[in-house]
Parts: sequence; C-alpha cells; structure tokens
Amino acid sequence: MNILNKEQLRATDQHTIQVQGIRSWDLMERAARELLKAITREFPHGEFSILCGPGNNGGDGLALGRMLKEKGINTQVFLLESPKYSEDNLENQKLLEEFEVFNLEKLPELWPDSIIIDALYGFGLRTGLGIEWKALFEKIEGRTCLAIDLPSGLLADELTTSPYVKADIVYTFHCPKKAFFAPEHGIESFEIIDIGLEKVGDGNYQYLADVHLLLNQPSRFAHKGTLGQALLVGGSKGMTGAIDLATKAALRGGCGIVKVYGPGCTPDLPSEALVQRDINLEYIKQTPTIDAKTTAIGIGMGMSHNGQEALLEFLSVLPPIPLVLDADALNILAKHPEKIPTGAILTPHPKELDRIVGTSKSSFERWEKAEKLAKKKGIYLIVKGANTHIFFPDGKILVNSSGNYGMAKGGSGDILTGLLTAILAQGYPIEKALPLGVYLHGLAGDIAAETLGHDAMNAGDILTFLPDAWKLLRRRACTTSKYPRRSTEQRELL
Ligand SMILES: NC(=O)C1=CN([C@@H]2O[C@H](COP(=O)(O)OP(=O)(O)OC[C@H]3O[C@@H](n4cnc5c(N)ncnc54)[C@H](OP(=O)(O)O)[C@@H]3O)[C@@H](O)[C@H]2O)[C@H](O)CC1
Ligand SMILES: [K+]
Repeated sequence: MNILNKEQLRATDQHTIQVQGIRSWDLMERAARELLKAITREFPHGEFSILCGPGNNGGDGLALGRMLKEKGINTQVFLLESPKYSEDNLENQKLLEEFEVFNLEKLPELWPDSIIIDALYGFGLRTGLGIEWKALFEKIEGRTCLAIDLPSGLLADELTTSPYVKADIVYTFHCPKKAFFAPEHGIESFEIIDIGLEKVGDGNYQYLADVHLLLNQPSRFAHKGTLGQALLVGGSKGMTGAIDLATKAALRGGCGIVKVYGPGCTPDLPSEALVQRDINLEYIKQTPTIDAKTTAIGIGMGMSHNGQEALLEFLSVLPPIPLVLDADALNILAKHPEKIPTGAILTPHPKELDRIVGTSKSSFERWEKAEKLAKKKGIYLIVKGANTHIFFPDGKILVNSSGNYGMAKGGSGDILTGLLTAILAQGYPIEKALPLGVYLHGLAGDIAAETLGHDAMNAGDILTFLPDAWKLLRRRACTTSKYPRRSTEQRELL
C-alpha cells in the first residue's frame, strides 16, 4: 500500500474523480458512509459531538453528522466560523438541517458524555495551528476523541510541534500518513478507511500489506540441501543468550541447516543446530570457516567489542552471499563505517543507527539520514521500532504494519536476525526476504500479545508463536492461490 504525501493524495483524488466519472462531493459522501460504518461498529451506543472546519475535512464531518442523525443517533454538529468554506463543505451545510456555528472565543457547548469527532482540519493545512487553538483542544482532551483523516493540527508529512488534537483513534482515508509513524506525535491507533481511490502506480514509500504474496512454495521434493544453510556468528562470555535466541529463530525460519559459530563458552544450543566453537573461550578470535554451501550469514548477536578484529577480518573475506549485521557488529562498524560491506543488511534500533549516522533531532531527520546512508553505501537498513522501517539502496522505504509494544523486550532483535538469516538462506531475494521476515516477526509478536497479553509476553514468546505466524501467512496464501498445493491430509489439518 503506497503511503502518499498530501500532493500525491490530491492527485489521487483528482485521478479517481476523472476515471470513475464522479464529483468530488460523491467521494466525500463515500468517505462519510465508510466512516459511519466504522464508527458505529466500534461505538454502537455512543452519542457524538462533531467539530467541523471550513475545508473538506469539515465537509466529511458535516456529511457524517447528517448520516448519524438519519440513523436516529444523538449527534450535535458544530461548524467553525470562517470567511471561506470549500464548495463541498457548503453543499453539505445545505443538506444538514441543524448545526451551530462556533469560533475560538465562543467555544462549543459539548454534551457531557458524547464522543468527540474531530473534523476540523485534515491534510489541507499549510502550516501548524497557532496557540489560539489550545483552549479548544484542552476542552476536548481527556474525552474519547475520534479524528477524521488526521488529528486536526497535525501536518501530514512533517514534524508538528504546534497544537493538535489528541485523538484516541484516527480514521484515515486510503493510506496512513507519514506523521503517524513518528513516536513524537503519539498516534496510538489508526484505522485505514478504504474509499475506493484509484491507484496511481507503485510509490517508493509503502506500508506492508499482502505479505503472503511474497511466500515461496518449496517443492514437494525439497531436502535439507535445497532449503539453504544459514550461519550465525556471535556470542561472548556472559552474553550467550542472544545467539541462543537467534539460533532458535533460525530453526523456525524454514531453512535446511542452521550452523552457529561462537566462542568456546557458547552454551548448549538446540540439537538441530550445528555448533562450532572458537579456540578462545570468551569471545570470537578466529575467522569462522564458511563452506561453499552457506547461503546466508547473520553476525553480531551478543558479540563483545573484543571480537572487533575478528569481525573486521571476517568481513574482508566474506563471499558474496546475503549478510545480516546486528547488535555489536553494528557498534563496531559505527567506528569503521568504511568497512560496511556493500549489499549488507543492517538491523539497527534507532540508537544503533545514531551511532552510525549521528544523532537526530526528530524521527523525520533520522529517516532522512537512513535513506541517504542506504543509498550511499548500497545497503539495506532495517530500523527497528514500532512500525519498523526498511530502507533499500534504490530509495524504496517499506513500513511494517505488524507488531506491538509487548515486543519491546530484550532479545526481540536477536530473534529477528536469526529469522531473517534463515529466510535469506532459502534463496528468497533480499527485496522479498526483508519484508517477509520483518512482518512475520511482528505477526508472531501480535499472536503472542493476543494469547499472553502485552505485559507478560517476552521475546521468547515471539519464538513460541512463530509457527502460528507462518501458518497464518501460508493459509492466507492458500486462500488467494488459484491452485493451492495441499494434500488431503494437509487440508484436513487447516
Ligand atoms: N483523497 C482523500 O483522501 C479525500 C479526502 N477528503 C477530505 O478532505 C480533506 C482535505 O481537505 P482540504 O479542504 O484540502 O483541507 P482541510 O479540510 O484539511 O483544510 C482546509 C482549510 O484549512 C485552511 N487552512 C490551511 N492552513 C491553515 C492554517 N495554518 N490555519 C488555519 N487554517 C488553515 C484552508 O484555508 P486556505 O486559505 O488555505 O484555503 C482551508 O480552509 C482530507 O483530510 C479528508 O478529510 C474528502 O472528503 C474525500 C477524499
Ligand atoms: K481531523
């Protein structure tokens, strides 16, 4: 799903109007109908106070107000006094029998228990709102508030430090807006409302959807030799848990063989993994041998800085196979950025990224720097967090749509590294392997949160639910495939 900026949204709007032979008013009507469905589904017993602005966002609010009233739902509608209203806004004013006009000196008299619907401004704001808006926004703060398209005052594509509405849910049209992914803005929940806009090509900036379409279907005749060999390198004295988690994740990642290279103190790992230990007890000192069958390598989980020389030596002799670099490998490379191999996949969290590119004042600045680094070095960057971002060397950016805050626990990242390495080892092209691995990891976390709760779940639970995540994705692929390849036995099990 393309993530569009406001200019692209306007263009999509116009294109849809032209191609579908409709008026912009029809689109607004469609938007309001879909909002009505979503809001009454979520709040079947609510009464509503709608605040409408002068543009089309306000027009959406007016149309929604009319539809709520037609359904017999208690609704009050307030319209901001303005010298200029948009055409569709005016048309909707005429269709609504009753509404009150307000201004920032004479604030609306809201019912005490109603749900606020914020339809003041959408993506049409030119600049942030002034402090004169604070009194109104404070008046609705603490009440249940639903924003239409964007919380009013929030700029769609940039950092907003001026006042904006704090909404509980944002019902956003067509696609999420860039501003929703910046932790600074605190957008806790958004729902995408499909209003049937026409797609205008594939953009460079996308929200992950339909990930099951990326799945390969291994042959019925596959064997461990054809499913790929992953090699994981990491661990040091006192930090052996990370390689353990990465190994277990790789073993649930679908590849034929998982090999591990660690220091002498590497603990016992699951017996399915082939473990090789360095002659040095505490950290990796030697360069692991890579046999020709190795198809992807993951490095860094729990490595200590003592392993610096071995890492740099290792990187200089690596064959051209997919390489995932995480954790300490990233910290070591932050001091030697010239040694970052072209084509490598780096999986930093924001702090690790900052060590490579310098600190940033905002998420927007950090995203820009990540984009530049990926292009300049010809590498792939997976910047972990809520809505993990994947930056490609050609400028493409993918934003993950799965995952939750329950996953924000130590060890989560090690699992991602193991999983990605295993997926890459199977021969998935990097362009598919990265979104697939990142999405599956988040999906397993979502199932863990659903089953165990966000608070109690830990990183190991992501592993526990990885099989369910794979099955869910395979099932989605089966239902969309014309000829699902399943035996009678498999079909019975589904
Ligand atoms: N394609 C879609 O997704 C659809 C979206 N719809 C809805 O339309 C809005 C966008 O509508 P638009 O009219 O373009 O913009 P807004 O309603 O957000 O705001 C426009 C008004 O705001 C005034 N404005 C601009 N900047 C400021 C400011 N800094 N302070 C105060 N007022 C400001 C602006 O005035 P101008 O002088 O610039 O004209 C307008 O009065 C979108 O978000 C959706 O909700 C459609 O309904 C369906 C299709
Ligand atoms: K709004």
